[in-house]
Amino acid sequence: MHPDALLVRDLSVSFDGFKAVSGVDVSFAPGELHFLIGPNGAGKTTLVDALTGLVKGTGSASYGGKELLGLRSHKIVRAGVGRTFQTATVFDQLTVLQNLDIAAGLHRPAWRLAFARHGVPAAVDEALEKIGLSDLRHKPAGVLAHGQKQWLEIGMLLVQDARVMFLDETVAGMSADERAETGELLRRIGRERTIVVIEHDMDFVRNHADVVTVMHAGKVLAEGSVAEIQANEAVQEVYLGRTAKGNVHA
Ligand SMILES: Nc1ncnc2c1ncn2[C@@H]1O[C@H](COP(=O)(O)OP(=O)(O)OP(=O)(O)O)[C@@H](O)[C@H]1O
Repeated sequence: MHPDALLVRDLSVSFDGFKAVSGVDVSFAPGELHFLIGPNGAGKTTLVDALTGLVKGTGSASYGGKELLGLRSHKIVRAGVGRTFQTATVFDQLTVLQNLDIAAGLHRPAWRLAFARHGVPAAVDEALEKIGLSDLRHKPAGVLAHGQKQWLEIGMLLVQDARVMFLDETVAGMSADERAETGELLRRIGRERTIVVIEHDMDFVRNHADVVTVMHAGKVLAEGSVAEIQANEAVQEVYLGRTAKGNVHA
């Protein structure tokens, strides 16, 4: 087991008695692209919600010697665990740079935010470079293409120094070129970070996953490489009944 892994043990989340996540054991380690797949309603987002403090979970989730369950979401961000959402949450009226600066400010004491700073923090510059938006830094985020907005969100996690990033359907709605660029971006930033991607696009999973965890009905159904998951009969059964196209057999 990687010493810097996020270890999830026996995690459950209930909504009025309905178990959306049920006894999940999973580990997310740095240096590999880990994909979370499963049919609609499998519990993927709820799992991530619990790990990022948006819903209450039972069990445990330890990272860097800290128990994440029970922490408020801003404390989880400070512990180095961040996420994106299915719909981009950038401020459209603010520039790319301002969006990154605000995200960077989450780690800055409030009194320092009150003072005008000179220059752009190195972390912001680096993030702009990594996400390929350096030339668009002064454009309002609202004019960015869909893919670029998602990259900006990833940049916001970079400047927060998120060591663990949960990305929710990042490539949904992206063009083929944007998908390929996103794959490369994740590969680059994932070398020393833990990247977990919730994804329905099986081509993207096949092209980029090192590890795949398949969820179904709130539980982990299978875990392994893409080849192992494709060969898994339980996985085939779950997907065969659901999607005729774009599934793990395609
Ligand atoms: N706040 C909530 N209150 C009640 N039920 C919820 C709530 N959030 C999620 N659920 C239910 O929990 C189950 C898991 O939902 P979740 O969104 O985690 O699945 P998912 O695997 O992320 O699905 P998708 O791929 O469609 O996003 C679903 O049955 C959903 O209806």
